[in-house]
Amino acid sequence: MTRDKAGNAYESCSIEHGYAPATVLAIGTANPSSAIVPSDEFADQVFRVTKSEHRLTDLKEKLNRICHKTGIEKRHFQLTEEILRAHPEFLDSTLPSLDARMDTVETEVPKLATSAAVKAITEWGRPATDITHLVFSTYSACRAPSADLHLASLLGLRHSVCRTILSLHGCYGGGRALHIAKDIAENNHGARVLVACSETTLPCFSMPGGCNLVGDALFGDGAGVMIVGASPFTISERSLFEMVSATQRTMPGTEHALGMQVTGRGIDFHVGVQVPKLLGDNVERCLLDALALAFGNDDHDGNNVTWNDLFWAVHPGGRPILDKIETVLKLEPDKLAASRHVLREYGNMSGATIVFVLDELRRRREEEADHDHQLQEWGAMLAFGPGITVETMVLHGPRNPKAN
Ligand SMILES: CC(C)(COP(=O)(O)OP(=O)(O)OC[C@H]1O[C@@H](n2cnc3c(N)ncnc32)[C@H](O)[C@@H]1OP(=O)(O)O)[C@@H](O)C(=O)NCCC(=O)NCCSC(=O)CC(=O)O
Repeated sequence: MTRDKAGNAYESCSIEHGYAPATVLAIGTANPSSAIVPSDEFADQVFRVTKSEHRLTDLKEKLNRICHKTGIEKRHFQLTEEILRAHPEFLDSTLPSLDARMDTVETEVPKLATSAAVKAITEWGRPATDITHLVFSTYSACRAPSADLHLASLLGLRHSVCRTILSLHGCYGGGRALHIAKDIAENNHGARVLVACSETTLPCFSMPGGCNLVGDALFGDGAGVMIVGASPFTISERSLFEMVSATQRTMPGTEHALGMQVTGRGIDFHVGVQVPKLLGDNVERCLLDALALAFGNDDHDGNNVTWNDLFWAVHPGGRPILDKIETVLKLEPDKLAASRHVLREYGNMSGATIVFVLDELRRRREEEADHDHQLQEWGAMLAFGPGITVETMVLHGPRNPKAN
């Protein structure tokens, strides 16, 4: 709960003005099972399959060093040695490989999303044909029609479903898709929006090279799906998180810090060394924007917000980012536990990661409720990516997650 300087609790605008915010009604996640690679074996595997073991020993040692510092234990990948054997061009940067990579992801990205969507739809308890809108985010959408249409067909959605695809939003894709779903649900009576984020590193894989080592050590594959709607709810629908306010902020002059580029060889990415500091410098501003929108409070000096009174869903872009946010906001160590858990178990799955964090957060909240712990009612979600762009949401979670 947010308080003013005198410790008085704020009422949410939903309560004051009869406004009913959109809510997350169900969550499902999925990862490919084709390859699960522990971080301490990753450098050995990459250098073995690319036959670089004896040529680039310094680079291999560096990748090993980086992998040990990521805070990641393992990651899931769609790319297997079998696929690499079938596509030698993936390892030869002088040959075009984008088409072959897109042929593979064209089926794999929607398939992975379908696995996550089936779980979400089952939890939701209504037929897939009740979905009215679909918002799909992936950095692998380089063709049209794209993964959104394939997913709609695989799930048997109605032909009248309104589809939107977000491409190359990177790690803020999940936050952006959720923000759009909120706007749709609150402005279309009875709308039920399926938000799908499905990411695979297959378009990015290349021979080990200096500039991509950090990305190689961080990114993994996964899909996250959420169903979003606003009141009126059916009897089977349960609110996991109300999305009270959503804001986006771009940090001026940081365009070059983070980026992705589609080339004939696939997708290159750039992760600048300054990213954790930039996020640390800007996170409070982003949070205050979202809180002001949620609570109608124009006092931006930050003194009225007790960050430890909130629950947190932060995109785990990397361990130093979580460390920086924890330090700047003076968060207690367990506040980012859901984010650290997802980073440890799956790595950074770009736009899909925030869905995993919300899923882990609700699981933890349900466990805490089972143990009669007092749950935090208000929370903050942060997702960021190229721009640098930050999507921030104020969330409201039920005090008893299993009762509503
Ligand atoms: C790479 C790390 C695991 C290294 O951990 P530490 O920083 O604690 O360790 P360290 O300082 O000893 O660094 C180990 C080695 O990594 C190098 N190093 C660190 N950060 C680097 C970077 N961004 N680019 C290139 N090299 C980098 C250091 O120079 C050092 O090299 P040497 O050993 O030779 O001295 C971590 O910094 C990390 O997770 N960084 C990524 C954070 C980030 O920006 N994430 C955003 C992802 S993008 C995202 O989430 C959004 C999106 O993509 O859309």
